[in-house]
Formats: sequence, structure tokens, C-alpha cells
Amino acid sequence: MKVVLKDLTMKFDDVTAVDRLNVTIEEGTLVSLLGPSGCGKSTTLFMLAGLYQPTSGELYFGDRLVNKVEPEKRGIGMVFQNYALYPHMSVLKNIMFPLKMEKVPKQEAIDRATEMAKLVHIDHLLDRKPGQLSGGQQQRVAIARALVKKPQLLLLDEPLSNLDARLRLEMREEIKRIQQAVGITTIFVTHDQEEALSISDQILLMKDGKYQQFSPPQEIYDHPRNEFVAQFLGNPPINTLLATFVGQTDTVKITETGDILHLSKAVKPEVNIDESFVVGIRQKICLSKQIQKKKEFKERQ
Ligand SMILES: Nc1ncnc2c1ncn2[C@@H]1O[C@H](COP(=O)(O)OP(=O)(O)OP(=O)(O)O)[C@@H](O)[C@H]1O
Repeated sequence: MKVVLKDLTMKFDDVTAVDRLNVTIEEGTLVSLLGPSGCGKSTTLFMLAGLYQPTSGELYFGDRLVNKVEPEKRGIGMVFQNYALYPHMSVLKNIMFPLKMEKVPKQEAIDRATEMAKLVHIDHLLDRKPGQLSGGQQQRVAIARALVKKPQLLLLDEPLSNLDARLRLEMREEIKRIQQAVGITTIFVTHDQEEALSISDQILLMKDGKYQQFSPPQEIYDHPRNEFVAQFLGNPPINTLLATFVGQTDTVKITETGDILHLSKAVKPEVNIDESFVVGIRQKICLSKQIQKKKEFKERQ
């Protein structure tokens, strides 16, 4: 399902947590909401989930305006940071729970829950209680439970933050595998840029509630739109120059991929910069040690 945010805004008294966000998320893609603490990631996710009603703007699931639709009528599955499993229920019963709420006949619910458990590779643990599972296994249960009703949108709120480093790597691969197997549009909140770069089809980077950039990982890394994006993605400007463009002097910074970030508004970003200047800068940059960092990133992809 395609998801469209149009001027989506959420205000809490004098705080604008999300400020006129405009993004179209294509069907079947995995999008990371990325940004520093307080940038509005969770608020955006909660508006998608229906836990918050936007102050203004519109939210569409496909062609359907959902601003006022109740969470349970949105066709979403959600995985929280702490998984929120029921400790007294077995793995099977946890996964079946949403179907029980919908009064799906028992045998059908067992079959569907078992099928989901197979998808997330925990079908050998169906009789265990959550307390008898590792963090990664608990997360698999939470994902199976979120998917059992065959939702059209999967929302994941910092799902890897409670796992140790090794499990975090394993589970992010698993989330990608499961997402692709089901083909479900997925929105993944994280403040970890490496996680976002490795897992996403598109990254939505926010700062102070505002849109910064919405691009595929390689593009946002190689071609940051502004200095904040460049810094946050670990491709910081490495050269500061005073340059003259079309008769105006301006201070610019150059990223290791040769993108030019203007520090003042004297020159508009869309102004064409002399290609020979850019080529010269790129040659210099190729000599820089920083290029090594980029290579390492590409190799990890
Ligand atoms: N219920 C609320 N009432 C008042 N202000 C809020 C509320 N929820 C969030 N905010 C404020 O809105 C802004 C965005 O918060 P949000 O939780 O969406 O950020 P975040 O990017 O998810 O942060 P984190 O990574 O720390 O979870 C912050 O300034 C926060 O203090």
C-alpha cells in the first residue's frame, strides 16, 4: 500500500513535533525514519499508527484519507521497542492473539499463526513462553504477531535497540528478508544511520520536525542536500573554500563525494557551478584519505 503524507503537522502546545511533512512512500518499500533524538520520528510513526491525530495536513493510505480512522481499522501491524509480548501466553498464543480478537475460528488461527512462525523461523518454539526466549527470538514473535492479520503497512519503532550488537546485525538482515518475502510497505524508526543505510529502500531524514531529505541510501550518502544531512550520514564536508560563482563570493564546503554545500544563501543551490571547478575539487578529494571510508561503506552494502 502506498502511503502519502501531505503537509502533515503535529503540534503539542508550543512544540511543533512534526512540521509540514510531504512524502510519498511507494508500495512494498522499506523506509527508515531517521534523525537525532527529538526530531519527530516517533510522533510521525504514531500519526501513521493512528495513536495521534495530526493537527493539520493529510495522511493517505492508498487513496483513503485516514486522519480520523481508528488504529485498529487502519490495516497496520506494529512492533514496539519492547515487543510488548504477553508473558503468560505461549509463543503460539501470542501470535494467534490478534486473530482471536477478530474471532477467527480456532483451527484457522492456529494454521495462520504457525505459518507466520515458520516465516520468521520460530516454529520450533511454539510452546515456550516469552521469558524462555532470547531477545532476537522475542522479536521474531513480535514480528509474526504484527503480520498475522496480513496488514498492508508494518510499523517498527526502534525494533533493534534492545538487542546486543551481534543480534542487531542478524535481526536487521532478518527484518529485510521477512519484509521482502511478504512484500509489505514498512516504516522503520531508527536513530542509527548505519542501520538505516543498510536496511532501507529509502531514508527519510528529519531534524526539528522538519524534512531534510528523502532518498535511497546511496544517494543520500553520496549527495546530501545540506550540511546537516552530510554530517549525520557520516559524509561530512572535508574542505572549506571561498569561491566565486557568477560574480558572487561565497563560502562553500565540499563533501568527499564532491558535492558542494553552500553555507550562505548568496548563491542558490540550483546555480550551475563551473564543471571544471567541480572536476578539480573531485580530483583533490580522490587523493583524500576520507575516500577510504566511503569504500568501506560500499563494501558493507
Ligand atoms: N506528548 C507530547 N507532548 C509534548 N511534547 C511532545 C510529546 N511527544 C513528543 N513531544 C515533543 O515533540 C518533539 C518530537 O518528539 P518525538 O518523540 O517524535 O522525537 P523522536 O525523534 O522520536 O525522538 P527519540 O529518538 O528520542 O525517541 C520533541 O521535542 C518532544 O519533546
